[in-house]
Amino acid sequence: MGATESFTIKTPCSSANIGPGFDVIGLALSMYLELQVTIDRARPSSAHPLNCRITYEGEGAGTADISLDPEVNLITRVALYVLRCHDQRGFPADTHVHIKNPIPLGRGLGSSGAAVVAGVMLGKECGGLHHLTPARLFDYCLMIERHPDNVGAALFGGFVGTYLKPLTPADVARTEIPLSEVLPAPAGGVDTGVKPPAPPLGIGHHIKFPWAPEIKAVAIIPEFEVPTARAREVLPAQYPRTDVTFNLQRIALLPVALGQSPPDPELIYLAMQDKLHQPYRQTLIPGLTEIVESMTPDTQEGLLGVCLSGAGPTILALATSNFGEIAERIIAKFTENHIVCSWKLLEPAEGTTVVRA
Ligand SMILES: Nc1ncnc2c1ncn2[C@@H]1O[C@H](COP(=O)(O)OP(=O)(O)O)[C@@H](O)[C@H]1O
Ligand SMILES: N[C@@H](CCOP(=O)(O)O)C(=O)O
Repeated sequence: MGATESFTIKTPCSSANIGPGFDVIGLALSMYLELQVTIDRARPSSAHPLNCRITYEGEGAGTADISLDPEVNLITRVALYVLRCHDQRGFPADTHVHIKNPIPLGRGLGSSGAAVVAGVMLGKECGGLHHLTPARLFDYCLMIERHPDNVGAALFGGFVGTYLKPLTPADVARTEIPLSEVLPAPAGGVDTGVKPPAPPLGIGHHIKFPWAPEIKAVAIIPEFEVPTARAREVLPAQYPRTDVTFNLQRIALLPVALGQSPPDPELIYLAMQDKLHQPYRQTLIPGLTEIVESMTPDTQEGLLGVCLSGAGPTILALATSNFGEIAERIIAKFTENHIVCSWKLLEPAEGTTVVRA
């Protein structure tokens, strides 16, 4: 290998929950966060903090959401977490990470999940940590993004069910370590030398479900953001038993219904209903309940079902045809609430890849 290395990490966006699968189901979709990385290992050090220079193009460029400081930027901060768990304090000299991000921030399309997965992979590649298997990388992701649906889809690709193994009380304590201790807040460039807590082994698991090839995803993306943390705060701590049973009945149907070819619109529409998160998030997303209830396969040809994408505010419509018409009808509902939207036609995507030049 020469002194200069370059590689590209590509991670898909994702839509979590798909109706009833709150914190369980994830679907990787065909819009990709890309990291173009070059490392000049021949240089003894670099002029940049932690040997890392970040450049960025795409969503959120130039805003406070996206820092170019490697200790603050979510992607490089996660990579540093992985490196420091392996006694490497910074990036190899001289690392340049160019981030290309088309995934809108805070819209329910898994931008943070993609950033975490790409960051974990960046740590692995920069540190030469070849022993880290995809399953172990999933553990690292789960120390940072605590719900497994987005990171599971972004890492493994496709339509996935994710679950956490029952942890020992000691491991529960370790996964409940405040995020600030896993990802130390910037210390003004001063390295405290503290080794962060490594994740317990085998926290997260996933299973891939089939996906009928006819089904595509129409994402209707409002121009306002709903931070996922805020959309989780509005959820209750306890639920009526009837609502839990309602979701259990539908989650038993969903993976089968979306895997069957040709798709059965009535079954899919039924399987995408939810009572655990969407009704509560209505307070943050004007018109949500009406949008989800306004169209059925009987009233819109080609439609299979409508749900909130992740924590919102994006709406995901699954369909086999008439994609533009479906998007325009949902956009019209948002317009009634003075909300401007764009839309994209997406397809299931493969998981995170690393391609070396
Ligand atoms: N490519 C990225 N680079 C750096 N930070 C990112 C990137 N993508 C997302 N983030 C961080 O994640 C935040 C959005 O996370 P979140 O509220 O969970 O929304 P989402 O539903 O898009 O995942 C952004 O405000 C930003 O701080
Ligand atoms: N299960 C989570 C999914 C959040 O997804 P995001 O794309 O909005 O980050 C939830 O519903 O809170």
